Amino acid sequence: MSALEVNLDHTQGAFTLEVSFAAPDGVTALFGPSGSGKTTLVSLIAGLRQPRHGRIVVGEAVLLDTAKRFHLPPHRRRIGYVFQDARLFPHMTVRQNLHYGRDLAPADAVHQDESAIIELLGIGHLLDRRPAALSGGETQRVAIGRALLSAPRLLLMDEPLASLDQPRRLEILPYLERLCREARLPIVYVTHDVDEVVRLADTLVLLNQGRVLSCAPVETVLGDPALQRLTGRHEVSALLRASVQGPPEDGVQRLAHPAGMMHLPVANGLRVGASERLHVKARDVALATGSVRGLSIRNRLTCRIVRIEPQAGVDVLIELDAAGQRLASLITKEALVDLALAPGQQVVALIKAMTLARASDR
Ligand SMILES: Nc1ncnc2c1ncn2[C@@H]1O[C@H](COP(=O)(O)OP(=O)(O)OP(=O)(O)O)[C@@H](O)[C@H]1O
Repeated sequence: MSALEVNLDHTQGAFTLEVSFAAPDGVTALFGPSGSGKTTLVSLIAGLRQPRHGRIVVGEAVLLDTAKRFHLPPHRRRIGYVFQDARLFPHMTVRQNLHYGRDLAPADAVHQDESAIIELLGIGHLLDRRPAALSGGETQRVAIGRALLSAPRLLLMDEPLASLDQPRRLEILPYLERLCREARLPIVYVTHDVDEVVRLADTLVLLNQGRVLSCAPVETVLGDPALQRLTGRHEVSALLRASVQGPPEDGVQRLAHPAGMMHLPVANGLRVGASERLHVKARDVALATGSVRGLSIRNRLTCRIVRIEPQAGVDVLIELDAAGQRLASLITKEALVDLALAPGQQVVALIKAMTLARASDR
């Protein structure tokens, strides 16, 4: 059964949104360029705008069905909404802001464990402060806590990191990762950052000019040329699945991939035997035609060239098959000629950088 079903037809000024998708449980990222309709879509789900026609179902609850003239008002939809700017009440302490969320929960809602949410978001030491005395990242964590305490059936997060600088983003991402992993409710997460999609989401809804270009597991959409067109060539990337081998040694975790052993620096060891997803950007993959000696790059996978696709400018995109998994490499046309690469040829992919992505079975 789908956790979220959305069918909407909406016009505002010259912009028309016509979307239809069904997302499974877990985290659904809404991804698309500026002006593609992401905020419009989440505000329609929240009930803050009224579509011309539409139907929205969360789990078994129908929130909107225009064919039956049924519109649940926003305050009865039980949706937690986290905005780009946190919108905390400035005159209330963090604790009072959280309790405001808790008091919105309907009497018959499943009781939310307040201390577990405070612990999850790492905001226990902030409870007596007012929003003016919080950093941007702390403010957003409190806003998420307030939304969770209202016992929502769906959590909507509209670019919660957009107003933060890079260090604050990196500080809050681990909290979001934990939340996305442990939350027992569907989450819709708006972003235009592929890194956030890969770290947080299970399903990706790709939006452009008010239309859904695709709705599929993140792994599938990452290889979709439509995503590449919307993000620009430098964002072409792939997810590799590898299994955790033993405890880390000197802070390096070994992961077995069918095309070769991978080595990943980690702060904490991963569960031995777990299947993890590793995000690899095409620009971080170099190629060699034979065995390589005297090179510091340790992550080397034996691959076969599937396709060579010239890009605008000096680059070519090489699509690779890594023991049945897709990988991409961005190299220069000059390198392509020098190495005399051709489809079907065996090469060694040298992976210069990769990050741990969200694993569906963690
Ligand atoms: N109240 C409104 N009236 C008329 N047009 C609007 C209104 N709000 C938004 N739009 C237009 O609707 C389109 C979609 O806007 P929306 O804010 O949903 O995009 P978005 O994908 O969230 O963009 P961004 O990533 O920049 O936040 C844009 O063309 C915008 O100019």
